[in-house]
Amino acid sequence: MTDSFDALVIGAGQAGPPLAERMSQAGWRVAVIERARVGGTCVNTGCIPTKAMVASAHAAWMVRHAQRWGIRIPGGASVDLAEVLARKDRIAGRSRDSVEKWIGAMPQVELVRGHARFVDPHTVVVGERRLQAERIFLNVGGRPATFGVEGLDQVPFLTNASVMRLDRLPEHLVVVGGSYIGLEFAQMFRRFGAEVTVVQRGAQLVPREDTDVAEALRAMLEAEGITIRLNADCVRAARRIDGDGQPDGVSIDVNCTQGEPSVQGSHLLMATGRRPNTDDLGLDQAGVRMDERGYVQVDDQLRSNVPHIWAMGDCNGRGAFTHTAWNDFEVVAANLFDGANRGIGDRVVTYALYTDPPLARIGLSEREVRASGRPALIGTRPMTRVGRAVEKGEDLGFIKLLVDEASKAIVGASILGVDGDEAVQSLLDVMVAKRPWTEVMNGVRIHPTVSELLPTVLQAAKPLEPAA
Ligand SMILES: Cc1cc2nc3c(=O)[nH]c(=O)nc-3n(C[C@H](O)[C@H](O)[C@H](O)COP(=O)(O)OP(=O)(O)OC[C@H]3O[C@@H](n4cnc5c(N)ncnc54)[C@H](O)[C@@H]3O)c2cc1C
Ligand SMILES: NC(=O)c1ccc[n+]([C@@H]2O[C@H](COP(=O)([O-])OP(=O)(O)OC[C@H]3O[C@@H](n4cnc5c(N)ncnc54)[C@H](O)[C@@H]3O)[C@@H](O)[C@H]2O)c1
Repeated sequence: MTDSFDALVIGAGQAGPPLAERMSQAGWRVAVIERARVGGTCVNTGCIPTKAMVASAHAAWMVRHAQRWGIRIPGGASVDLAEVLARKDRIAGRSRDSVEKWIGAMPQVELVRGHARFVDPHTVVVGERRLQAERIFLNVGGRPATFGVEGLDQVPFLTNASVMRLDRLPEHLVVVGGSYIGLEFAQMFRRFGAEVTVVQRGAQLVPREDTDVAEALRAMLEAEGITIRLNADCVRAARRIDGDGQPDGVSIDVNCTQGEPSVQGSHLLMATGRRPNTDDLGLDQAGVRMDERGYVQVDDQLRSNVPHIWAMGDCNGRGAFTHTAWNDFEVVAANLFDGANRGIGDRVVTYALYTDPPLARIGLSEREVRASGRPALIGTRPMTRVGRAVEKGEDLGFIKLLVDEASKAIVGASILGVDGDEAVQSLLDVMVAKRPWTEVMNGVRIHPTVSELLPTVLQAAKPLEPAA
């Protein structure tokens, strides 16, 4: 027996539920299929729990350094990891519950629990059930990619999900992978009191970012007592054995040629990237094409090569953030229901890495501007010259803005600094509007804020000289 629907949505992450709501409002009968917890990565093991824990780590850091602000805390502070995790679970749990209630209240939408797998282009099986529909929307997200480290099958290791369920603070957390996931956890656990070593392949942290940004981040993290091992090209994991011959933590070989050849830790966190959940979806039965890394190949409107199958969110490889997954929903819904002809091609890339202070990014990096060969202007300012940062006592980092010399359009920015994640978005509208900054940045900004300095940095921008 096969159940027929107007649409199947596979995965209840960031894009699936709002799309199901639009379909429901249009009178469609929809099955939303979810094999784990609704809300997906962001709600359960990604943005929401990590940012809740980053907030606890920030509080620990503030208390520990309270004297800087003239505050004395007799007896100091200690971190109650169980309560940190309980707070995180309450926040994520509330968010998950509200997604569940939201889906439950959508007329004609059924939440089907289980793993979906295609058996033909219009039909998926979920347990004993066969579900078919005219249109199918994939929102299956991704999971940690933990391959590429020899010996990993012999040692216990943590991922972004399990590291947030630890029952005690690691003595020494070794983080393999020095990018977005790795650095957020590294700083957080250091601030909770663990010894932390970050092992990063290649010459810099966050390889997609400019070198000056990566170097500033490295200095900032090292100043907090985190050990950073770069150029760790021969990473190999093994169990550490104690004096009595018992397993006791992990030993990570980090480098074939330079420095100490191994790092001994009590816990290992793998933060070496993500892979899409497309390998167990039976996409071959539907004829859906993937690229060599397993991402569903989609056009600008997020249709796969099979015209009645769309892919939204992390699984299409066109964005790796909650806001890009949500924007995928907006594009698909506008085209289906509003007679629009929207695509994702015009999307201005913006995101933040939630170290403290955060690294906020929009548009092109300096490296990308240089590679494009276009004549450009660059304006920079250290956070020590941003009043708001100085008054807050959080003046690490810098602002860097890049402008197309001919059109005066802002083409990119990096703000490593307090409140940078909010300030960078004051550039978003002018970039989306593709207007010269000179036309729209004369508004009077609130003092004291980080963003009040952005017009000042732009006014002082100088030609971007060729790299030395
Ligand atoms: C540690 C961490 C921190 C992050 N922090 C941020 C941040 O601060 N800001 C930000 O913008 N982004 C952040 N991200 C990225 C963000 O979480 C993802 O980009 C976002 O969740 C992607 O949403 P999605 O809808 O594509 O997929 P997901 O949220 O992953 O949802 C996919 C869903 O599909 C389900 N599923 C998969 N296969 C099947 C199947 N065959 N059948 C049924 N169900 C299936 C899964 O169980 C899952 O619930 C973070 C990620 C991590 C890992
Ligand atoms: N604040 C945010 O928005 C946020 C936070 C966390 C994650 N995310 C999303 O999650 C995605 C995945 O993040 P990620 O940091 O896991 O992946 P990533 O692909 O950004 O970085 C993986 C890092 O691991 C390194 N690496 C890979 N193999 C290695 C090895 N064998 N030894 C040593 N180093 C190795 C790489 O050089 C790279 O620096 C990101 O693309 C991002 O979109 C977003």
